[in-house]
Amino acid sequence: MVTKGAAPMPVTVIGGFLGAGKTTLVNHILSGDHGLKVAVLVNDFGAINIDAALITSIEGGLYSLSNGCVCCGLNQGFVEQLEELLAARADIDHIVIEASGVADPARIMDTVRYSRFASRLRADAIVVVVDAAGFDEAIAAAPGLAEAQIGSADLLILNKTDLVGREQLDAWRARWTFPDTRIVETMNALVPFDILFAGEISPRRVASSFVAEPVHEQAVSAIWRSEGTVDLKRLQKVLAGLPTAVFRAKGFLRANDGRCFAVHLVGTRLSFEQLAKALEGLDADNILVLIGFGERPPFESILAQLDGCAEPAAPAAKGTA
Ligand SMILES: Nc1nc2c(ncn2[C@@H]2O[C@H](COP(=O)(O)OP(=O)(O)OP(=O)(O)O)[C@@H](O)[C@H]2O)c(=O)[nH]1
Repeated sequence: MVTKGAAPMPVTVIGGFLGAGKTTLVNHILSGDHGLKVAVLVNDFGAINIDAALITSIEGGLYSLSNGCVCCGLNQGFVEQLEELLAARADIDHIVIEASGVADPARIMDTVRYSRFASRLRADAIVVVVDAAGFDEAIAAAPGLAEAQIGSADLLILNKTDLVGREQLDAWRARWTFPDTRIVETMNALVPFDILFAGEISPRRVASSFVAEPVHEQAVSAIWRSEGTVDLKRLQKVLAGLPTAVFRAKGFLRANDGRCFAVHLVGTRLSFEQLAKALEGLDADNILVLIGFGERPPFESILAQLDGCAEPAAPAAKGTA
């Protein structure tokens, strides 16, 4: 229970387009030395919460919100989750909500500001992560959404600075930012905690001219699952050849050489990140979530191609009696 008279719990909403680095930032927060007990609510798009599985430390508490996007439609489940968190975790200092990559973070913060939470939650900041190398691709994939996301930011994290030059970063800043928006440039979303949590982020004063289009309602997803292992080279080829209508793919694979990987496709950039061991708690050996926009991408044929990369586990040897 929240103690009567206790200060309202600060809430940070982390937004930003698909693949910008939000989960990377959450991992930085959860493994960081900031002296705060942070509870994280993760809202992934699609039926499986891959982001929750990608989060490596759960010291403060991790809560998965995967029943669709919490910024739109009926968000009663989200309200209930906040209520549960407040009731059960009186020892936490800060709540961080990772929005899905197709969400409008401002709408999520609107829920935090509901009158029922007035004495218990405090909207601290909307932090929006930007893929400095992929912002144009994001705009092309879902016109209106990425602009609206940055337009609601109290703090912008211009991430993936390792992939672009100074000139491109300066051009981005000149094109997209508002005079009173604070920007931190990062690699792997390593934003200093004294900026994130020290109450230094002042709310934006100048209203954004970007208006959110309801494009998140046009986002579609498919899930591929298989048991056994996969032929990595073949799978790499399939993912590298996906139509541009599929903007994001993420998941986990077991290769036929025994290695396990987290897989990320963001726009046209594909990466395989080797894991120390296979993840537990997933409902298949190999899982990929594919997210796209617009005309429904040809998911059936993509899933069939992925099936062609699977190498099912050999059946257990039968006795000879
Ligand atoms: N090169 C580079 N890659 C990065 C950086 N930050 C994150 N990534 C990679 O970008 C990919 C997507 O990162 P995530 O943190 O999963 O992105 P996200 O915003 O949570 O993605 P969604 O939840 O799908 O919207 C992963 O492969 C990360 O390792 C960075 O600064 N530089």
